[in-house]
Amino acid sequence: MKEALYPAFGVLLVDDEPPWLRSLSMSLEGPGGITNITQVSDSRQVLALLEQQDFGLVLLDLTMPYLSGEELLSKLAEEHPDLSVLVMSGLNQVETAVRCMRLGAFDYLVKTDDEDRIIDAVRRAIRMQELQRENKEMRRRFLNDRLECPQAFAQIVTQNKAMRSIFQYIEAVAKSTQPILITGESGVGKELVARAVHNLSRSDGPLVSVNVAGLDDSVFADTLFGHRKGAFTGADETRSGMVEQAAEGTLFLDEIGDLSLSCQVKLLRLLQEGEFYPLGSDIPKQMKARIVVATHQDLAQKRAAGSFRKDLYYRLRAHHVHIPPLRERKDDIPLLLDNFLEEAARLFDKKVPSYPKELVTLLSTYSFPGNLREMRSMVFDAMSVHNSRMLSMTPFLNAMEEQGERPAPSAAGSGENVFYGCDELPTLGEAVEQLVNEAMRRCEHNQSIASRILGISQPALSKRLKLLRKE
Ligand SMILES: Nc1ncnc2c1ncn2[C@@H]1O[C@H](COP(=O)(O)OP(=O)(O)OP(=O)(O)O)[C@@H](O)[C@H]1O
Repeated sequence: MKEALYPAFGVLLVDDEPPWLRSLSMSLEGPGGITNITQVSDSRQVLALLEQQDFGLVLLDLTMPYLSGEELLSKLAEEHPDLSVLVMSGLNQVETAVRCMRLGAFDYLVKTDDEDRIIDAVRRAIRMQELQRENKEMRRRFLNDRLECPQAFAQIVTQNKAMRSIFQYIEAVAKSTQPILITGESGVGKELVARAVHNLSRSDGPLVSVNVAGLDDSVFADTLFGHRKGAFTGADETRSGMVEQAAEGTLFLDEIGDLSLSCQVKLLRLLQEGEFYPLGSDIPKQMKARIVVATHQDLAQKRAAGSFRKDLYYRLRAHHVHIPPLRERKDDIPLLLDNFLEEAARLFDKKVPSYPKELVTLLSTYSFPGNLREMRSMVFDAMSVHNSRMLSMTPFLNAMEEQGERPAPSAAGSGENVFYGCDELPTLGEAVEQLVNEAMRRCEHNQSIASRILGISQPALSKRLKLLRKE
């Protein structure tokens, strides 16, 4: 399997003391998990190296022969303004630090034996550089308005503009090491989006999915982190957890909004420290997988209510994708209908049927509380009983009826005053006539759909239409 480098860009360590370079590099690679490192002890080589390779971060010593750190820093600011430079000096001098920051350094660090402090500072600088790159990439993609890897989204049928923007956003952030939070109502396609993120990510490791709803503390820890043989009664074999199984691929945690508070602490620790302990082991393992989480719940609301940790919430939503419900992307309905019909026809070994054009109108008037999953199963139900050339609308109407929903939520139904701005009210007869005509127009003169919109039976509508025609 190909080793994924972290970060995706190079980190250049510049210092004239080879022993310091070696020990810094070992700290960053070992406990820091930073793997894309190059060392250079002659500051004169730095500019040439930057031309040859993609570096995003330079850790720069100040006191060096030939070209001093400060001289190099001002050249870097001039010639490579997008590069992050973290100055590391043996001098604890405020004036020097201020000068370096003015010259454009991202941070100033006094050389210390405190490994954790250095690692934290380097990670912060990496994160900032990642964000800058993502931002730039996103701007470029939005301006281009094109997808670089449309095949990654092949399973997601859509022609909707908002969905296309989401794809562009995903392409821009998919290679980041930060978590991605996917939200949206049940059945909108969050799992498909998680798959697309995985398809686009940096490595070719597996996609491992775990539904974390209702897992108690110990099952959650065992599922994610695994255990050693003998860790608890019944642990007859050492078993790796999902984090390890995901290796350098993607760990997809579904229903994250249902995670208990104690499990949230465990997940937060995993994200913060990038390592975990299998049950019964005191040797930490490094997490290499990318984390993608999804929920149909409103996490911001849960956070406000105190049932979702604030720190975890902010960590998870480093990148956030919200998928709109189907009722907000009705332009997708015809395409989805054709797609689901083809899928169902293959399953039932039937010919793809034609359908009345009013079917699209009918589906567009429905709110689809179960989103694409509901639409898919409606189509599959209809296809399972279908046996003529033309698909019947009855199974669709029945399914909507079962949900207790009449199609076409009207302005009146939503509580809005339809007579607002109307100086003179119509008579009751005129209002009825206009309402019936409008319902018929919206349903392309299909009486069964129009009668549902109006909340009357089809024979009652037919009678009313006859009367109107006589008048
Ligand atoms: N754009 C789409 N094109 C084709 N099929 C889709 C699309 N979106 C969703 N589906 C189908 O709808 C069903 C539900 O999708 P998915 O499981 O990804 O939704 P979800 O948001 O993860 O749901 P839940 O919140 O219940 O876990 C699946 O059968 C999926 O294949």
